[in-house]
Amino acid sequence: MTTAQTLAADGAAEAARAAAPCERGATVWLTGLPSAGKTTLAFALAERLRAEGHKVEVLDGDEIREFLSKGLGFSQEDRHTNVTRIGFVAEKLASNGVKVLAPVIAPYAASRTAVRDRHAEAGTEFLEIHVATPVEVCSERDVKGLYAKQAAGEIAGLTGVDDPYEAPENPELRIETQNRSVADSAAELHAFLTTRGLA
Ligand SMILES: Nc1ncnc2c1ncn2[C@@H]1O[C@H](COP(=O)(O)OS(=O)(=O)O)[C@@H](OP(=O)(O)O)[C@H]1O
Ligand SMILES: Nc1ncnc2c1ncn2[C@@H]1O[C@H](COP(=O)(O)OP(=O)(O)O)[C@@H](O)[C@H]1O
Repeated sequence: MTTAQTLAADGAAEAARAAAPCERGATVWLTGLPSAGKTTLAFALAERLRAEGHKVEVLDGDEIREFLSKGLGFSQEDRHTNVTRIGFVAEKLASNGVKVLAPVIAPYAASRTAVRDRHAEAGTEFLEIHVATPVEVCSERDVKGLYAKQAAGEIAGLTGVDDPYEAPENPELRIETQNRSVADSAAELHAFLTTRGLA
């Protein structure tokens, strides 16, 4: 970044911090295994934030793969492309005052870092939330039947089973969902945003 770009990003970040919670944009990225609870928590948080007057957009991995990332598969390269595309859109929205919730697996640390760096360069808030549900619990939930399909040999390359998941080392927040209600986990996430002046 040039000095002028760095100053602009610093200025944007400072102005954002001074704004009221409803006016402040941010990307809240929910990373975790399939069936961890990313989508459920994103929509629960979205509903509450909207009711409180925030502008909210959920960039759901499944939906994005039907449009923005149509044609991409689950190779390392395609997942990286998918995640960085979503990160690009998220930053644009967040820099215009939207709370962007991204329930997207994002299994590779380098992809998440690329998204974080893009936000930092623009002075846009980025929160990495690890929905840290253990694989044993996820495979029991198996919302879409993917764990069963993998076990039956019908699919391969399932994140956390026979494909990598690089768990975040320093996420802004790590959320447990096992033996807890959705309401409890969503309330923890909302409380965390409050501590950051975002809710
Ligand atoms: N092989 C494999 N591995 C992981 N996930 C798989 C796979 N095949 C299909 N799916 C389903 O794809 C959903 C969206 O994935 P994402 O775009 O979030 O994945 S990634 O970030 O690009 O890795 C993802 O949604 P969630 O279950 O909501 O996480 C999966 O249900
Ligand atoms: N505390 C919790 N937080 C989030 N989801 C939970 C929790 N407890 C149970 N669940 C259930 O786990 C499942 C998670 O599915 P989903 O949100 O689609 O996961 P993902 O988007 O990570 O693939 C849902 O059926 C949800 O009701």
